[in-house]
Amino acid sequence: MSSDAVQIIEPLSGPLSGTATVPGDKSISHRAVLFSAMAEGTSQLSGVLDSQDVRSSMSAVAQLGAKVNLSVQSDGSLAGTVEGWGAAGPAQPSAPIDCGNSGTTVRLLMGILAPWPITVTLDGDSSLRRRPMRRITAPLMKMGAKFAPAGQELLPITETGTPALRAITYDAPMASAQLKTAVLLAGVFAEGTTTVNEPAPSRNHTELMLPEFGVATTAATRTASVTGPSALEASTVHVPGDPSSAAFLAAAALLKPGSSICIKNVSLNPARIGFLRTLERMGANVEERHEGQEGKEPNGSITVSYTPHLRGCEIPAQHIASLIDEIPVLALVAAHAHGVTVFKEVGELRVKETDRLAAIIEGLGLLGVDAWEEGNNLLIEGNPQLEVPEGLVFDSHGDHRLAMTWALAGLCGNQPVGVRDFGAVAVSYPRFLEDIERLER
Ligand SMILES: O=C(O)C1=C[C@@H](OP(=O)(O)O)[C@@H](O)[C@H](O)C1
Ligand SMILES: C=C(OP(=O)(O)O)C(=O)O
Repeated sequence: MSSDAVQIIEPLSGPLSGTATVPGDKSISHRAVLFSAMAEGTSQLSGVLDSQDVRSSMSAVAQLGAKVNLSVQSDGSLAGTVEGWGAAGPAQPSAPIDCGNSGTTVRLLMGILAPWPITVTLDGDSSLRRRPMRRITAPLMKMGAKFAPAGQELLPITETGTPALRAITYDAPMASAQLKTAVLLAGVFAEGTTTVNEPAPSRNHTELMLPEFGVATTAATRTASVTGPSALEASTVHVPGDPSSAAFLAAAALLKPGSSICIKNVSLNPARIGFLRTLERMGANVEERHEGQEGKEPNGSITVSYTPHLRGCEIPAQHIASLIDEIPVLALVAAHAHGVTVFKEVGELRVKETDRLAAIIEGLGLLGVDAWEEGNNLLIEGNPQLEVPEGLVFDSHGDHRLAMTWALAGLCGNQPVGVRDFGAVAVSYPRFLEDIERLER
């Protein structure tokens, strides 16, 4: 996933204005594809994100016997049908499944495979091979699934499922929707009620979407349950726009003088828009308008205008999961604010596509901004007069969110910047640059 190519990003020639849409939500797209593959019958999907990560989920389920018939639409989204394996279960694949760069794909698959008597080797790219998997295999082993080598943290890992899964109540050690989802998806096929309790609320797309596929879930703050044995039936899903992608457009409008934009058709699921709450607390001109629902997912629009006087704030540990993927771009915004911003308990950043905690500190350091860690907290001392030094080259470390964050430093700043391996944006937002440039006045 990484290359040495450096892309030069030129400053925007004028402010951003007008309306934008962002591609489909990545988390919801993964779930739409994976749940359809598990279901009996043919599901209809639209608005699905066309990106490398979602393609990893699509090819994984195709290898397991689902019939994926999604094609690119005029707006760049994917739409079409997925015929699931349903009661027949996934087919024994003849080769290892390569989950590419996608943590969501491999971790959700571990739960999906747990109830079936097949043996599957799961693997990924060099980044995914560094990410922890025991957080998923540990609860699934309690349910009866087997992993080889037993207790291994890193991919490749070989899983053998069992139809005799046991329901469990699991107190998750971290707020992770991937962990919660893996356990709940296995729990659909276990006898009895499977419950996941979390230390802080994580995104709840699984709890919202499973009932659309005919599986009842119960959920409250920091807990979700499913009662098995049950089964998924085909459904229809339209995926709303990705708030994590919208966060980059919003940050661009906030930082580029004179800008004012409206981003339409975005998921406004409260578990995903912690970045809006944080921007409000920084004094940013942001407004959200709820306009309806896609399935059980609330959606609407976000309006953002340039804000010259941002101030630092503290983001408590309980809210971190609601903005976990937006911390790199929020850190860049905080670098332009007056005062110190503190992100509390962000140790999870160390185990994303790269060590995002170290990479944020490294990139802000290049900009001359003081950023440091204290325990698992990230602190940033902003500078409202921030100027981009000449000749900067940032390293994305092959991480899409970092590639977009450092590109914004160049787009909204006074100097061009280089971004090494900018191509990583294809993981979640292939048309990022075009979408920003389309808003240029
Ligand atoms: O469930 C999901 O779709 C995701 C959950 C989060 O990861 P964790 O479960 O590791 O917190 C997030 O960072 C990731 O981008 C997508
Ligand atoms: C962490 C991310 O994704 P994943 O865990 O699916 O690789 C992300 O998209 O920022």
